[in-house]
Amino acid sequence: MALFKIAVLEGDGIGPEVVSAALKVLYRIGELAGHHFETEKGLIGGSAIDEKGTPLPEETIKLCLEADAVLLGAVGGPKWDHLPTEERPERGLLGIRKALDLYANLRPAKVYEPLIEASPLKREVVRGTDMVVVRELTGDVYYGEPRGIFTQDGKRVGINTMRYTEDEIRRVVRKAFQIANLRRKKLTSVDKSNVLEVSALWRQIVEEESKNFPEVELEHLYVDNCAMQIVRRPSSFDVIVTGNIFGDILSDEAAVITGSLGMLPSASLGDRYALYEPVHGSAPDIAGKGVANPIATILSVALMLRYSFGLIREADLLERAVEVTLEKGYRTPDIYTEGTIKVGTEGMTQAVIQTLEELWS
Ligand SMILES: NC(=O)c1ccc[n+]([C@@H]2O[C@H](COP(=O)([O-])OP(=O)(O)OC[C@H]3O[C@@H](n4cnc5c(N)ncnc54)[C@H](O)[C@@H]3O)[C@@H](O)[C@H]2O)c1
Ligand SMILES: CC(C)[C@H](C(=O)O)[C@@H](O)C(=O)O
Ligand SMILES: [Mg+2]
Repeated sequence: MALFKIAVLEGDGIGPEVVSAALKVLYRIGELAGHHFETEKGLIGGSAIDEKGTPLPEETIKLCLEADAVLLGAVGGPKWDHLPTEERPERGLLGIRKALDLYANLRPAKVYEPLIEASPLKREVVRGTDMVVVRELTGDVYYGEPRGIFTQDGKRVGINTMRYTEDEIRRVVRKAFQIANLRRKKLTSVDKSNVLEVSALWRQIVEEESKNFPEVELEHLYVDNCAMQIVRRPSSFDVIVTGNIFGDILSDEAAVITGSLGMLPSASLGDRYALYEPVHGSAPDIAGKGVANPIATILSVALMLRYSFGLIREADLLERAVEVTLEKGYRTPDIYTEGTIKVGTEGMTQAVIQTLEELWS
């Protein structure tokens, strides 16, 4: 029996609700497949501030460094919105990404045929959409120095610094080429090189790396144009690679094409560690109501099974179980359309588990 150690960081808002749902699914897979998933919880975000006075306690970092993989819910919420930026729950998330050097954030956005009605776009536009946004996750304006609010000539000035080194760009671009090579062999690199020097360097490095992947078709788009093309022709994208801030924005945009932000999983990968989390946040507007869509987190567990544990069959079956559950008509409120079966977080979780059991036998 294989043993896998998972650090579980539930976070805030709907974080604990969707993580608990995904863990139920994971434990059931463990029973069916004969694996032991050992989980240990750590504090992060607002709940860590409340209990430990910091959004990322040292013991949480230690727990993650010792685990085979990390599963995270979401951080943040109105309770902590009054705090200065550098003390907010979100800093816990940035801190753990940096501490584990998770430089490549994979955000697959796939349109499931049964959800085509839930997309705000026309069905003929979204049909067949299956893309992965590869977002650089440990650089850019998120981490660049100097940063802060300063006083200059008696007036306040806010400063953040967009900064990327050649090596930081190269490693994530290479990963994106490798992923594209295993998929439909098309890579779209997104930048703002008509204005930003950081982006001009980004584009140079993408061009250099493309020589190592001659079979991958390369396209460059400016980020503003890309934002438009994602809603105009989403199915034409295969892999998108971009920096931290552009990737943050474009992946939420890609999410809505699939029907809901509650559908999008992610894998944050470094050379040694990996963390899995839904793309969405703590959704304070629905927290505690039992209606959050757990699919993004359940699909994040599927990514964990595939990338961290090499359990390909289990990952495939779980992804298929989600699809079949949607085919059966189960919907949380965010993806509900007339004529389907409205369920809450628990109802969706049980429906996925039941489908999984059916597919297993
Ligand atoms: N990775 C993270 O931890 C993460 C990501 C994004 C935002 N945040 C934080 O979360 C807080 C709220 O941010 P926000 O409101 O801008 O973004 P959000 O992603 O939390 O919510 C945006 C909208 O999507 C809906 N939504 C999100 N996840 C859903 C789900 N699983 N099921 C159904 N509906 C869902 C919400 O109800 C809301 O209407 C902020 O503090 C923000 O910083 C954290
Ligand atoms: C909460 C915030 C720090 C985070 C980010 O900007 O990376 C979130 O929006 C995300 O997409 O994971
Ligand atoms: Mg985001």
